[in-house]
Amino acid sequence: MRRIRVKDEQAVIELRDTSYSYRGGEPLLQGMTLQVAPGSFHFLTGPSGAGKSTLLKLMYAELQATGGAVTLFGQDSRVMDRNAVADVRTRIGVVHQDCQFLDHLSIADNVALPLMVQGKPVGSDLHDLLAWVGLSDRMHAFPPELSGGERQRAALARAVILSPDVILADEPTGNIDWDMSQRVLQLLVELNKMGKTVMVATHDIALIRAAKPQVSTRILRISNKRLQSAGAEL
Ligand SMILES: Nc1ncnc2c1ncn2[C@@H]1O[C@H](COP(=O)(O)OP(=O)(O)OP(=O)(O)O)[C@@H](O)[C@H]1O
Repeated sequence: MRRIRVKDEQAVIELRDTSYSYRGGEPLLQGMTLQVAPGSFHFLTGPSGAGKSTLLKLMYAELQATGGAVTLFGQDSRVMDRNAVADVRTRIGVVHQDCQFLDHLSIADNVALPLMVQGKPVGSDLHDLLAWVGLSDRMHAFPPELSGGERQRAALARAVILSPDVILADEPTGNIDWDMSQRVLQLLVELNKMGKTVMVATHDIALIRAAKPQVSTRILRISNKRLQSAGAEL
């Protein structure tokens, strides 16, 4: 499959005057213009229902903009064929808000699933990855047996198993305690220091503040259907 390379400094994700309305609904996001540079670390924040998850879905071509354009790795998502969407999905790892595990598969199999779907061998990398997120001793457990923090770390491992360039994480610290939130943040910071582009949607202002000494971040705030700010300050 032909992979389109991003030129140095070209945005990995770009929105140009992008809008989105759910079918039959009022416009939810309007006139959003944004460039996500390779290797950057973004927080996406805003009130519940503002459209954070929706914006992330536009960023991995789960949804198509109803106005304006979304460009992923230099390709306009409106004209991407199935192969191009599949390629983009291997380059963007997603941590879903509800983790989306298959409960009848072990944690090891859930984490390895993207490899299996791609027909790639499951090698020692899986063990290394589970060790990295601190779940070596839980790999044979099933999703309902995991704590919230363990689930979030397993979801992060699954998101990065294909070595994506970009990680989009939707409330990766929702419903977990502060110490575990710090551990998840640390993993995201480590990924960013490895050169990955990271985008985290969160309500958790304390988490954003905790990240500040560790990594250079850009904060995107959505309210009233628009990006109200894009900067370093809250
Ligand atoms: N599939 C859908 N069909 C119709 N409306 C939807 C759909 N998904 C989300 N919405 C609505 O769009 C709005 C934005 O939802 P979204 O999940 O993007 O917000 P959010 O900022 O991520 O919220 P939260 O912080 O509570 O997770 C909400 O009013 C939601 O009810």
